[in-house]
Amino acid sequence: MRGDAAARLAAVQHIGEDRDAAAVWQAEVDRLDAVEQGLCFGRLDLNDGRRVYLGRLGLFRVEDDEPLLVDWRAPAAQAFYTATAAAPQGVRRRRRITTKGRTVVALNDELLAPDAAGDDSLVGEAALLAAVTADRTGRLRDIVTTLQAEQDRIIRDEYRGALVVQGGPGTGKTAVALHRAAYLLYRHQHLRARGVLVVGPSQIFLDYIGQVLPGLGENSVVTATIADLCPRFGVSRVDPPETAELKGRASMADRLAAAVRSRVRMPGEPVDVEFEQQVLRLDPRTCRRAVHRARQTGLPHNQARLVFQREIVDVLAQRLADRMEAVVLTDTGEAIDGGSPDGRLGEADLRALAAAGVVIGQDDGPRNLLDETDKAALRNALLADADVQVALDELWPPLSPERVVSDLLDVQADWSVADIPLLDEAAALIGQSEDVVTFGHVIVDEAQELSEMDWRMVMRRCPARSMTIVGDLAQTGNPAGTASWERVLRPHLDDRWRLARLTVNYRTPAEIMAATADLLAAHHPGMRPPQSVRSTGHTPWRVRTTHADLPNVIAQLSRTHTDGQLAIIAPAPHIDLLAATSCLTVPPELTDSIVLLTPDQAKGLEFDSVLIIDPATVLTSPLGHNDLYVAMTRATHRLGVVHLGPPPPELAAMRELESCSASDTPRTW
Ligand SMILES: Nc1ncnc2c1ncn2[C@@H]1O[C@H](COP(=O)(O)OP(=O)(O)OP(=O)(O)O)[C@@H](O)[C@H]1O
Repeated sequence: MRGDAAARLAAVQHIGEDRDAAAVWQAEVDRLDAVEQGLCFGRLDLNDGRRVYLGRLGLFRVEDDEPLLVDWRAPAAQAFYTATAAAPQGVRRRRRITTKGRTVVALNDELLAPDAAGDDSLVGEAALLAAVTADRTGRLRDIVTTLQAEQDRIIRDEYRGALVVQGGPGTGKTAVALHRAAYLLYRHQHLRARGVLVVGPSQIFLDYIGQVLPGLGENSVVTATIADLCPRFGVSRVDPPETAELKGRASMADRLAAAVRSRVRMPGEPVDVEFEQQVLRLDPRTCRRAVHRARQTGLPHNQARLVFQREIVDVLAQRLADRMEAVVLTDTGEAIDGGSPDGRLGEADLRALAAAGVVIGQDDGPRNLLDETDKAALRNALLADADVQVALDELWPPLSPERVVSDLLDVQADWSVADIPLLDEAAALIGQSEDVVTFGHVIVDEAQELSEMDWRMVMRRCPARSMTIVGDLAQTGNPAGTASWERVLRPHLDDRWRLARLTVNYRTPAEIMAATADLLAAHHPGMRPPQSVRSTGHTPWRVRTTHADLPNVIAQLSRTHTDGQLAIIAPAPHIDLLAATSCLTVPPELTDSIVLLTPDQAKGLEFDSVLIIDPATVLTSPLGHNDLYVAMTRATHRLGVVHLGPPPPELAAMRELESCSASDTPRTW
């Protein structure tokens, strides 16, 4: 297949004309290259003697179409993820095949005979534990070989409507959401044309997840942050949390709608419109009627403006026609001031016109001097006239999103992330949404961070409302984010959404989850933490230091950390100093062996070890307890906390180190 795709690509490139075809074959070459790692990863031995090999994509023998490899998303592959000894689904043996390049390096067999029945909760435990304990690389890996049954159910859930997945840290929400994207594209081919969008909290996060879908052979999914959804507005400013919270409220949509509406003027007095040295008078009633008719169309502001203009110009054209018809000439060339007030000609006028040789109709009775073509010409002349346009624009001005938002907020065009959904809303209200791209299915990750205004923007990208929404209400860091799925989703989906839960923590070991227990209990008393799949024997610790000594302590802890990737998570005020004193990259480079980031940037990521700096400052932000919970749950192995002064009460129960001197550090890391 690869050879064939490469040959076809070379052929179209050789001709050099058909760029679309070249792009299609290039994408196919990339897709086939990307699935190279672990192409075949499993085998099912069925009770009836058949063997089914599982792969990242399906392969068929050329001669007879016999399946060689079943795509993991095909129904025939599902038993690989869901069969248990108690419910073997016709499977006798499940084999996991680990390859390095094209060499098989490990086989892992599970017999599903009823007498082998053991703990049914984890499928392929050995392979799973090997996957979750492996060193982190700064990039999320796919979990196609070790998906668990509760995850598989979510991935294969029906595609219509909205599915919300609530799960604590490390339960695989991100991984599951991405596998679901691949699954939906495979099962619902029409989605390839309509597109699938994944919305994530930051570019760092999008880089972190960027290899998962290509590794599953899917290159067509679009990933974006909230700000990326409206690329024409650049972000150059950060709002204080309280401002961001206000801007995120749904009531901002009403304020924007009112602001746009208020730009239409309803004059109390007649308005004079100049046209070719004449003054035409518009009375307030005419204006009101035109506004009413324009609004009745339900069109956005700028489009409704054209209806308004047509209404007004119709009236002006009629006035003009009346005036012209009121002045007709006798056969001697003298003006007669005839015509009825409704602009029609009386008998005397018609006789006078006939005498003047003007033929104005065949039938008897009064009729207009100007026909429809003349009136259309008049209307066009009025619309094209600069003075008339000025008068019309005074009544119903054309608007831009920037102007609406900057007038409402009294700011210049210097936008923050929280302004983007407001600009997008304004663009929708005024009808400047031509660059809005819509998708057949939208996946929102870290969905708890979206404000009510963000949701409105996302919904505009998903007219079919087919969505997968994954998040954790205990991790909301954005003050404008959500504490209730019901609250943010009902206005858009009514009750057309369903909730699934993930309950097992694959990332964070039991020791670290135990260290977060007081924090979670204090701030989310009703919430149960997810169950860790493993313990590591590494007890999290805390150590006290001073401001002055902080850089030394960090340098020492960084030097003595040798086991995998270390993340130093510090509140924003410490970042610059720490970056300078420890020579760390800002913004962070996720594949470095030591990564320095804020709790906000750490959202959704994971590392082998995590060092949290100054938790008391983290706790001072409006939802600081959630930020601290996020920071504490990023590690797959080890967690240390460096506090300045006494520890926050939520962390007081953690084991305290006397110091982090050289003699202590072997114990720490
Ligand atoms: N079935 C699985 N097999 C192997 N690894 C898994 C499995 N499920 C999850 N993991 C791993 O657990 C880690 C956490 O997964 P993920 O980041 O998707 O969790 P999350 O619920 O989005 O976490 P958070 O909310 O804390 O950001 C990842 O390394 C992921 O690969």
